[in-house]
Parts: sequence; structure tokens; C-alpha cells
Amino acid sequence: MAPALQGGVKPSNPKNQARSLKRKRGEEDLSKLQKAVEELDPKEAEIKDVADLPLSTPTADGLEASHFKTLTDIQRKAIPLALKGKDCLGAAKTGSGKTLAFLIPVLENLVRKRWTEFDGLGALILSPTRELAIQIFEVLRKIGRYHTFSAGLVIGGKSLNEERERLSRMNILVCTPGRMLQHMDQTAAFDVDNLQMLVLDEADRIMDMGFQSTVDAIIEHLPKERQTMLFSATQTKRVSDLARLSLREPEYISVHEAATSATPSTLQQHYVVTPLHQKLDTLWSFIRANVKSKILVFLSSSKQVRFVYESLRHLQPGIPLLHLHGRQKQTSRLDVTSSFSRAKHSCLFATDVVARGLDFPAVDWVIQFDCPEDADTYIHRVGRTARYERDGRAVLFLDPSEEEGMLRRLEQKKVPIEKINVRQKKQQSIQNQLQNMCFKDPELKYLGQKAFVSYVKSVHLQKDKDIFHLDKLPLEEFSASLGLPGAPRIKFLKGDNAKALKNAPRQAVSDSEEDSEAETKKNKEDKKKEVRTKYDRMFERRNQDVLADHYAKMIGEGGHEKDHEQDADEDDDFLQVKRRFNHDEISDLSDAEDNGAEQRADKKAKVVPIGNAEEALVIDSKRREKLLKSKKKLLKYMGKGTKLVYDDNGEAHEIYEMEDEDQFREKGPAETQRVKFLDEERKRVQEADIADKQLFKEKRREKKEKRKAREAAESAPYEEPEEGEEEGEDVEMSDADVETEPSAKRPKKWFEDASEDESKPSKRRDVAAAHEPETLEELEALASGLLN
Ligand SMILES: Nc1ncnc2c1ncn2[C@@H]1O[C@H](COP(=O)(O)OP(=O)(O)OP(=O)(O)O)[C@@H](O)[C@H]1O
Repeated sequence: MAPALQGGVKPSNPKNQARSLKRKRGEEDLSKLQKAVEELDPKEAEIKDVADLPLSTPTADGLEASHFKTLTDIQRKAIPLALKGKDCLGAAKTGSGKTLAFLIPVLENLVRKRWTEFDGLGALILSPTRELAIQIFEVLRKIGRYHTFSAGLVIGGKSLNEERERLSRMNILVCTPGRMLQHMDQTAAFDVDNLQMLVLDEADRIMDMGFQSTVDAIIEHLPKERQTMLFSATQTKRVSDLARLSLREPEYISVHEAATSATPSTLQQHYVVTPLHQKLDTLWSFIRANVKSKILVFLSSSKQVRFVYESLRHLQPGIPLLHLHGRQKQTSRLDVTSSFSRAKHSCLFATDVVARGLDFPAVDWVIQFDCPEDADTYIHRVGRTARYERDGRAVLFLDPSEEEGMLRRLEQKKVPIEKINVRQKKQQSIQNQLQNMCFKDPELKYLGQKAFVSYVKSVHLQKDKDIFHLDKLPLEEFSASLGLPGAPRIKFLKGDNAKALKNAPRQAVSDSEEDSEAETKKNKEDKKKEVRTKYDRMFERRNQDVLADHYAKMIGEGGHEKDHEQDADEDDDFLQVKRRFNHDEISDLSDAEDNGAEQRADKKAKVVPIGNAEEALVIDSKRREKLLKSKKKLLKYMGKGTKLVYDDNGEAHEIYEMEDEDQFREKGPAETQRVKFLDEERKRVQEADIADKQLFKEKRREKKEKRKAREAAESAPYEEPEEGEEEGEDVEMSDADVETEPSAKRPKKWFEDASEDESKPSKRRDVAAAHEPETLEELEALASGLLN
């Protein structure tokens, strides 16, 4: 019914009235919610179900529609504390529901702060891998479908510019550290000053050496006044980490601390002792015996993964095979994770890029083909099965030399594991087939050689020498088991052949190219004296050209890159440990996500002892020549610049030469002058930087306006532009426009996507709702599309 007229004042329109009534009710609900949260006593409250939590209607509806009803232990304990704004360190076994333990508070705390799209970034969630970031984003999308926040995924693999466009309007971001820092450093319009919450999923991994400097740099950008939450299955309370994150009186929530085991009780764990050179046979026999299962196999490096995948694929085990590692393109990584998630029977070979956090449904077996670097990695790997009350089985393959050390480490971490034996009757050998395959297919042989080298290097670089004993490994037999005609020589081990290596003491890694050239020469001489095997002779006769190309690639003297995967930096560097993830270069994260041993290798190799510029500029190999052509690299070698001034005759002098000493002394002590000079220069650079950013912004805006005008002209060639059109009335709004004219163009929300809603009618008006995003591109396009 329409309201009566009062004192001649025109009644406001009924639509407005309904809207203001709704707003008032919303306000009342929020105040009630706030009160309920304040009154909540996390220590005493009997909280078992979602319904027992003081939650806003959109979150409660989102959880119900996603079928989350009962809370897990970590959720019961962590959510109430996090709702009250406490800093939390949450530790709970794998598969126990930590994701919701932080996502629910993220949504709720922003709701209660009345966060809108115009308040900018409210919560930042960091994940160590892209796959995990995508998974978190999907869960957020599911449970947050009735909210009006905008959320985005920032994980690289796309152009920075594309991401930039939408970053500034996001309320919640799920990201990998490297890409986030890149935006913080380079995207002028990206403002994080308002940030309320920071979450680190798999916190111990994010806080470890590989990510340390990146995370420290991110933290520096963030406001100190914020809520910080850390979650992991294997978390320690390292005081130094807490200090780095500026946690305020953190609550430590460890729901399984008193448990007798660090792994889920539904997980059966076994190990088999299988010598290195029989591992591949054992794996093959295992897969053949379990073709009606879903199996996840962990290997130590991307090269191992590729070789084992390629060779077993040729042998057709009767189960679909997949492979995943950090050097694949992002699109294939995503395809593989979704194929494996959907599959009923499949075997996925992977590096530790999938060891943490990934929630593949119904994995029957986790096989650790290569021994994990430590007990924590073991726990995360086996955690890919037996998730959320399901059963699962895990088998660890150990070389006899690893058995004692690894078992000790597992015992220390409360991991119950039992020995099992391989039934010899069922053990099949594939060594002859592999040798045949490697002979016929030089690509495969080349992969095998790379796998061999990377495996040996990874063992050599393992930190825990109680577990890993390179000198005890049968390397010659191992190379034969891969189908190789002999063990590739490995530079850092310095032996004449792999057999000699077997008994040699561990050698330090050496990086100099001079050494390697000398060694290549020596090897050539030695080769003449060596006994040739049947395979060596066959290779020499039949595949000389192809192999020459491969060997050339391996020693970095030419050859082109045929590999379609992102493998560019590895092939030219056979004799050297690789350099990879480095925050300074802010490469994308994929490389940092492989196993820890590889990362340590990279770090080691970063220390290139270049004493001075002259030494550095000697071009003694193609590789170095290429390196020096890169401006960025060149800068590294060149040292710092010197400021010169020119006298009246046009001759250059260092500044101090132009000033007489007395004058200089009059200005005060040298150190004070130096500090002052540096301050002034710093200020000057900062001012110039602000001006640059401003200029860049202006240019971008101009460009955008021009483009819009051009598009408008193209789409309506026969219409005269109306007045003002050229002024950009129809142009997409800039950030400034959004702030001043909020009603002009409200960004839509991806959260409104209710395509997965099983119980509620869809509220979504966006076209994208008709199609459930499946690929990364679609997910990102959805998030960004809604803002246009
Ligand atoms: N309250 C709940 N009710 C039902 N299922 C749940 C609940 N919470 C989580 N799950 C399910 O449990 C599984 C594991 O959850 P999640 O991935 O959050 O585990 P996690 O503790 O983060 O594991 P990890 O340590 O391996 O990262 C998921 O499939 C999730 O949907």
C-alpha cells in the first residue's frame, strides 16, 4: 500500500522506500551479527555445525548450497577466533578442512566491516603454487556465491597488463607470492593500504627459504594493522617467522597435536625397499597390478617425471597416464589437474608441485617413487589421499641406503609406517624394453639422460645426509635400468665414469666453464680407451646426427629447443646446476614450485663468483655471449655507475675532482655530506618515479579513450556522434570515476554465479553464469569480465 501524503510533501517513490527499508534491515542484521561475534567465547562455545556460528545470511546460504553442514575440528576451533579478528596459526592434518577455516572468516570479517567494491582490497590469500591458488579460488567462489564482493586470481601465466586492469577493484585476491609482488612493485593503481586480512595457506612452505625474500617484500607493502592467519599441515611456531609477519599475540590452534600420528587415521602407510636400479621395474609392476585405481606418483624432478611418463606411456600399462610439473605451460597444468580430478582410474606422475594442499577427489594410492627431502614433504605428499574421512593408501619406495635415515625421520614426526615386500613372482622387468625404446627413439634416450643427471644432482644436493648417500647408490646399474647405454658423466662428481663415482667421496659443485671444457677434452680421450658396449656401437652407427644435436644441447654449444614445455633454461646447462626462482627477476612462480632439492640447486648456482667487470666480460662460450646480450644480466656484471661532470674544455671528471679540498671541508664531515647527498638523490628519484607513474596513468587513460572512440566510430559508422561522446561519456570508467560516480557503472560480481547452486534459484544476471568456468582463462575472464 502507498504511504499517505504528509503535510503536502511529495511521497518518495515506493521503490526508494523499499530500498531504504531493506538497507535499514540490513544494518540491523549486521549490528546483531557484530554483537553475536563479540559475545562469542571461542573457548567455551559448543560449536559443532555451521549453524552454530554467527554468520551472515549470504555465507550461511553459500555453505548450505555447497553441502557443508558439520564443521571439522580445525574449523570449530579456528573460525570463532578468526571471526573475532585474532591472528591465528592453524595446524591440522592434511585433508582436514583448513581452507574453509580461513575462507569463512575472510568473507565474514569483510561483511561486518561493511566492505564494498569501492573499499578496494580487503583480503589477500597467498598460496605457494598456482594449482592450490586456483583451488582456493574455486572454493571461495562456491561458498561466496551470494556475496557481492569481487574476487580475483593472480597467479601469472597471463600478461601483466590484463591483470592490472582489474586488480584495483578487487576485494579479495588469491595469489602466488611472486606475481603479487610484481604487481605491488609495478602497478601504480594497485592500492593495498586498506588491507584488513592476510592469509598464508601452506604457511611453512611460503615462509621457507624459497619464498622468503618475496614474502618479506610483500609484507613491506602491507599495512601493519591487519589480521594475519597462517595455516598448514606441518607448521612450526618459528619465532622468527612470526616476527617477520608482525603477528599480534597469535592464537596457536593445533587440533592434532596430541594425536599419536601426524597423518590421518584412515591412511595406511607402507614402504618397500627397492634398490635404485629396480625402482622403475617395481613401479611398472605396481601400476600393472592396480590399473583399476587412481594413483598419484611423486618424483623428485620435472625431468624424472617426463622420462618416466614418456617411457611408461610407450609401454601401455592399461591405465590412462598423466604428468604434471612446474615447467609445463599453465594451460596444460590446469588441464592435467582437472583431468586427474575427474578421472576414476588414472595414474599421475608429478613433482612436489602437487604435494601441498591439492584436493584431488578419491585418490586410492600415493606412491613416492623418489624419497622426499624430509618428513614434512612426506606428510604433505601422502596427504593427497585419505582426505576428509576417506580411506587411502601410501607406499614409499626406498633404496636400501635411505631406509634407516628416512625411517628415523618419520618416527620423529609421528608417522606410522610399515614395511612390505614386493611379491617377486609379480615383479616384471622392463629394462630390455626401455633399452630398445631408447635405442629407437633418441628423444627418449635424451630424456633418460636428463632424468639420470637431475636425479643424481638432487641426491647430491639433499640437505639431510643421514638419509641421502650418493656414494652408496649403484649409478651404473641405475642408468642401465633407464635404458641408457651408460651412465652420463656428471661434472660435479668429477669421476671418469659412473662406476668410479660409486666409490668416490662426494664432491663439491663446481661451476666454471673452463673446468668443463677441460673435462670434455679429457672425457674424449678416455672414451677412446673405454670398452664399447653393443648399444654404444649401435648408437654411433645409426643416430650420430641426432645424438650430436642432443649432446650439443646438453653441453650448451648450440642446438635448438624442440621442447614445447617451458624448459628453456635447462638444456644448455648440462654441466652446471641450474639457477631458477629469483625474486629480483620476479619470474613466474612455476619454477619455484618444483621440489626443494631443485630449488636448493638453483640457489647454490646463483652464487656466480664474478670479481670484476673485466673478468665478467670475457666471452668464452656461446652461452655467456647470449647471457651478455641480455641488458638486464649485463647490468649485473657492469657494477655501479659513476657520476661524471664535464669541465669547460669538455673533459669528464669525477665530482670530487672539480672541488678544492678546503671548500669540501667547509661543508662539514665527509660522512654527513655523503648521507645528505644520498638523501637528496633518493628524494629526487622518488619524485621522478611519482611523476613517471602519473605520466603513465595519463597516457593509459588517453589511449583507452582513443580506443573507445575508435571502436564507437567503427561500430556506428553512419551515426553522427552525439555531443559529449567524444569527451568519453561512453568510455569505460577509470578508477577515479568509480570513486566519484558510484552509481554510473557498478561492477558486477562473479560471486553471483550460482551455476553450482543445487538448492537455490540462480540470482545471476551475467551471461557467464550459463557456462561453468573450467579453464584458468575462463575463471580469470569471468572475474575480469564482470568488472567491465
Ligand atoms: N565441514 C566440512 N564438511 C564436509 N567436507 C568438508 C568440510 N570441510 C572440508 N571438507 C572437504 O574436505 C576436503 C579437504 O579440505 P581442505 O582441502 O580444506 O583440506 P586441508 O586441511 O586444507 O588439506 P591440506 O593440508 O592437504 O591442504 C575437501 O574436499 C573439502 O571439500
